[in-house]
Amino acid sequence: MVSIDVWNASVDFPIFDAKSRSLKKLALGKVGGKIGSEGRVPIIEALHDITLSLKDGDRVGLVGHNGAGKSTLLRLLAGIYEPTRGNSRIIGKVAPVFDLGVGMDPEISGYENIMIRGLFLGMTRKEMEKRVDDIAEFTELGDYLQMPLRTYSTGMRVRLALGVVTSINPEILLLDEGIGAVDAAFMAKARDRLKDLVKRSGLLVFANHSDEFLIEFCDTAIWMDEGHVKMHGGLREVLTAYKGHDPFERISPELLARLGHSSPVLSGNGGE
Ligand SMILES: Nc1ncnc2c1ncn2[C@@H]1O[C@H](COP(=O)(O)OP(=O)(O)OP(=O)(O)O)[C@@H](O)[C@H]1O
Repeated sequence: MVSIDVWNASVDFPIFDAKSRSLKKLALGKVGGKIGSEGRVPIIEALHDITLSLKDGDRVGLVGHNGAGKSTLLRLLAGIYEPTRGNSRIIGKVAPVFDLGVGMDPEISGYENIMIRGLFLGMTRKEMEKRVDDIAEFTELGDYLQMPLRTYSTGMRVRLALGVVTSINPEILLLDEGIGAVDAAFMAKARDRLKDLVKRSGLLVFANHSDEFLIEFCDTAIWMDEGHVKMHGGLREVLTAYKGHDPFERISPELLARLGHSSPVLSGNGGE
């Protein structure tokens, strides 16, 4: 059984090259974690006293303004960052999908990149060999898959990366928002694969600014604010508090059709 537990965890970033005069200006800003400068080295407190318990089957949306701590929290949940204070325990294999391009090598072919990226996300070579034809077909890149990745356009790279990411079998899937940033036509095609990916993941945490994505893939949510968990509960309840209106009242007919009538998020408070 997979799970992630975090107890009173904080993550600080000491900034060794910050100038104190410009820091004052920053402290007046509205975004980002708290900047402390009591010591000799200024510190950005990106996460402050986080306590969370996530388990198998959880589908958690992560929302909050720029600099609220979403990406840092995802990295803490992935075990990439250790808490500066407090503790964390991760049980299960994590597939961190933070940047679609990470783990890609521009000098090797599309086919080779499929393998490398799959290994990076925790798959074995054998597992990837079984999937490579399916991924190749999904990308529609044809003979380009024999060419070095540096010859690809941005959109072509995204197709390749999405093909691989949606083919894995993650125990813990952590998605940062970049995944939504592809052109609408291809996203429509990738959506079904993403949905299947989420279905076979043990635990999902998905940082995203799009209501539609969150409503389709998540049933609970965490609202981050200045490094704190401001609210953790049912998706509808959290999104309504965060946005100041109920996004479930404005669901597009297309999304409604995709969700079907049985979706837990459409009844009550979003699956809680
Ligand atoms: N490597 C780092 N070094 C120093 N400060 C950092 C680092 N990473 C994040 N921060 C700071 O931590 C705070 C939280 O940043 P984080 O990237 O987690 O926010 P976010 O909610 O993901 O923001 P966004 O929606 O803009 O991506 C910010 O104040 C940011 O400046």
